Amino acid sequence: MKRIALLPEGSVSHEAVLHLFGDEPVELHHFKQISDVFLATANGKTDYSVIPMENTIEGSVSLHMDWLVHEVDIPMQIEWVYPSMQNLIGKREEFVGSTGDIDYSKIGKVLSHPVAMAQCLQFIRSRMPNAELEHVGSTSEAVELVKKHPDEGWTAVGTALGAKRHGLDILADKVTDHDNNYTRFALIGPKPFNQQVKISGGRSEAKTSILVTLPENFPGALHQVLSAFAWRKLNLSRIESRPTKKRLGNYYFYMDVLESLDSVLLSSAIKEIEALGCHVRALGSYPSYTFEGTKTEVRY
Ligand SMILES: O=C(O)C(=O)C[C@]1(C(=O)O)C=C[C@@H](O)C=C1
Repeated sequence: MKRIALLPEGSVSHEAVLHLFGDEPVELHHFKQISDVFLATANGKTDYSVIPMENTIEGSVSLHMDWLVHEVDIPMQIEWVYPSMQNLIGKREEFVGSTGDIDYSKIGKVLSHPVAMAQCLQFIRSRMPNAELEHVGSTSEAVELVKKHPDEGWTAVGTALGAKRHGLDILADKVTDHDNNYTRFALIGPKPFNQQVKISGGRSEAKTSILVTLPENFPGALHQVLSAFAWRKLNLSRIESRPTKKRLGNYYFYMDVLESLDSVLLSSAIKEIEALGCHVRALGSYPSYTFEGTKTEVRY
C-alpha cells in the first residue's frame, strides 16, 4: 500500500488526495507543517508527499516551490487539479444573532492557512473589519484550534471535510473572493507513479518542470532560452523567476513545458540551452491531470 505524506486531516490537500486515489486504499501520514510533509518522503518514511503548488487566486505557493528547489531533491511524479472550496467555520450557536442569521460582529478572530486566508480576504474584511487574522499551518489546523477554543469568538476558513471531522458548523459556504478557485497539487517521490489514474473526466497531458539558471553578464540570455522552445513549437505553460538565495538580484527561472523530457524536441532544446552556458535542472516529467468535467464530490 502506498504511504502518502500530506497536511492534516480535513485540509484541502486531504480532499484532493481522496479525489485522486478514489477507492484505492492508501496509508495516509498527516503532518502539521509542510516542511514535515516534504521531509517524510525525503527520509524514506513515506513513498510520496502531496504538495500544493499553485492556486488560481494566489498564484504559486512560494514556500512550497522553494522547498522543492532548495531543501529536497525529490522528483514530481504526477500533478492534478482540485477546487479549493473554502468556508467560514465555527460553532453556529456561538455566532447566531436575534434574527437567526450569523451575527458577524460576534466574530473576534479568523484563523487559516495564509494562502486560504488570502483567497477570502474581501469576504472577511467586508463582514468582519475588526476581526484579528491568524495564520496557521493548514486550514484543518485552524478548524481544530477553533474547536479547542469554544465561546471565544474564534472562527476558521477551511473545508467542509475539516468542519465535519471536528464537529463544527459551516457559518458561510463558498467564501472565496473569486469563483473557480482551483489548486494544482503535485505528488513527489523517488519512484515513478506507475498507475492508471481514474480521475473521471479529467484529461492528462505530459508536462516537464525545469529550472534554468542563466549565465551572468549575458545580455539577451533569456530571449535565447525562450527561442530554443519557440522555434521547436514547444508550449511553455508557466515561467516564473525566483531568487537563487545566493545573491541579491540573482534569479532562476522555473518553467513548465508541455512535453515529455525524453522527447527528441525537449531534450534537444535543453542541450541547446546548456550550450548557451545555462544550468538546467529537471524537477520532474509527469502526467498532469485537469479537473474539467470531473465531479467535486469526495466521500467524507
Ligand atoms: O491548508 C490546507 O488545507 C492546504 O491543503 C494547503 C493549501 C496551500 O498550501 O495552498 C492548499 C490549498 C488551499 O487553496 C489553501 C491551502
